[in-house]
Amino acid sequence: MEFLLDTIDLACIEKYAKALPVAGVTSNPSIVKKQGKIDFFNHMKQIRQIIGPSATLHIQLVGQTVSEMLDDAQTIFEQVGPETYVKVPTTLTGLEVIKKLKQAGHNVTATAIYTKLQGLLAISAGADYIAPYYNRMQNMGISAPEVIKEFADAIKSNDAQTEILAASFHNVDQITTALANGAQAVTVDPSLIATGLNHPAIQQAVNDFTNDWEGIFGTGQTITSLLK
Ligand SMILES: O=C[C@H](O)COP(=O)(O)O
Repeated sequence: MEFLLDTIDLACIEKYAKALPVAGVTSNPSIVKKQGKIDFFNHMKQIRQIIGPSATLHIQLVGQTVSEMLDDAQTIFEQVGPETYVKVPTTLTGLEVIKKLKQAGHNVTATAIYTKLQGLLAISAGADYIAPYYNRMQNMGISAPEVIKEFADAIKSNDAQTEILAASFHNVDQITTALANGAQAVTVDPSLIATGLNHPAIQQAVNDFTNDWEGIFGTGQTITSLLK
């Protein structure tokens, strides 16, 4: 099970990578837009510095044609690192790019997946990750849990190496449901993780334990301070 951060906010990545078992960072042009006109390659290299060499970094191609996309991929490999996962929209053009990138041995994440057909074609093309857009599918009346389950079954029955990296989450239940239905990885805006951990019952339980402890041993006393 992998948790990735769906943001390129450096301070935010630093904060959450310190606390959580962050398996990687994902971005797309809309996520980049939130940060304004950044020094793109330098920014991505800073993310790599923060998350370390073993986490995965997923950067989306923006070229429109096969040749533009392959050029984009090459530029990303040269500027950010050959281990980068290039995110390719799962269109007919994108599938041709995925096929070529996989033939050349590169890491690929097939993205913008709304339908079963897109995901199955990307699995068959050998994509390392496929990124179904959970909330966007739900908005269109497509059952994201059902689609994810079908992808998980197809991966298993075909002995494929692809992992499901579910994306586009707008509430906590969507994250856990994606994982329960067979997604191996989820990419999440950190604010949603904060929401999930900020449940009042959680803080209430912590406060109750503190009060009970301090009722016996005194305010501010810790287990370690019992030795002093
Ligand atoms: O990379 C894909 C994003 O997770 C899509 O999320 P969104 O539906 O909130 O734009």
